[in-house]
Amino acid sequence: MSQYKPSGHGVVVAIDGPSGSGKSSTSRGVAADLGLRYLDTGAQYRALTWWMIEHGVDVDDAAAIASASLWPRLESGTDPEAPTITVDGRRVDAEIRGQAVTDAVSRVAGVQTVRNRLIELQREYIRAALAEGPGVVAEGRDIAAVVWPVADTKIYLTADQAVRAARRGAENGGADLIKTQADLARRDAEDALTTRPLDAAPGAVVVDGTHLSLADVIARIVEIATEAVRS
Ligand SMILES: Nc1ncnc2c1ncn2[C@@H]1O[C@H](COP(=O)(O)OP(=O)(O)O)[C@@H](O)[C@H]1O
Ligand SMILES: Nc1ccn([C@H]2C[C@H](O)[C@@H](COP(=O)(O)OP(=O)(O)O)O2)c(=O)n1
Repeated sequence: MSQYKPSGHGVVVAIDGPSGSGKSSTSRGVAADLGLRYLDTGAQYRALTWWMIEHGVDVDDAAAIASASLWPRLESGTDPEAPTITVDGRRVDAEIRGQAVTDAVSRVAGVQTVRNRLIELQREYIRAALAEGPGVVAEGRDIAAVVWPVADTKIYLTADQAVRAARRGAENGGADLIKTQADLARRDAEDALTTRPLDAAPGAVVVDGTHLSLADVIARIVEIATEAVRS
């Protein structure tokens, strides 16, 4: 059966992969090159987690997380040159990258009520991008498998864990490499309880960026996405 494609339908590029594989930087580059919007779904999970910590919600209590998750209003700015994330009107782009959020986010993302809410929000952003323009690059862990299984292009972006840790460490001003790697391994394992960050979704093209520069990864995905809309 062929996919349903309304006329004038834009494109959705789904980029999934584990922490530190290069999803955000690659997705922004691909979106900028192709003139698409950019949706960072990890930033939404992080923003919800930040709000919970800020409001004293026990992030080890799944029931408390589930009920609190219904309150905050999240907004993602989808310009690939300057993406933003806002909770109840407050910009939290820097706050969501802090250690407290990084430590707790997998547990918050593991609560089904949270996922139901954010998956629906992500679909609204994708629908809006399709209605208003040529489409969107959406990145996360479950875009191709769950959020938008009819994406025109599905990429599974990965890199060796040691390389991911080294890149993450460099980003954090040369943070302790052993700790960064342990942190990454823990999050890979915790995320795997909820999504499948270490496996490609059915139909996804695997791009291994271990030995590729960022520019080369972007060029490869632009090529795959361009080919997909031609065929
Ligand atoms: N192919 C690459 N080569 C070198 N550095 C990269 C590459 N891809 C990403 N990076 C760097 O690795 C770090 C993590 O990338 P990021 O896009 O934040 O990953 P993710 O969104 O998957 O967690 C960033 O500092 C980014 O600039
Ligand atoms: N679609 C998504 C995106 C992120 N998550 C979860 C899993 C991750 O640990 C957190 C944060 O995601 P994020 O992409 O910001 O993580 P990294 O920057 O790659 O470390 O959210 C998810 O469960 N589903």
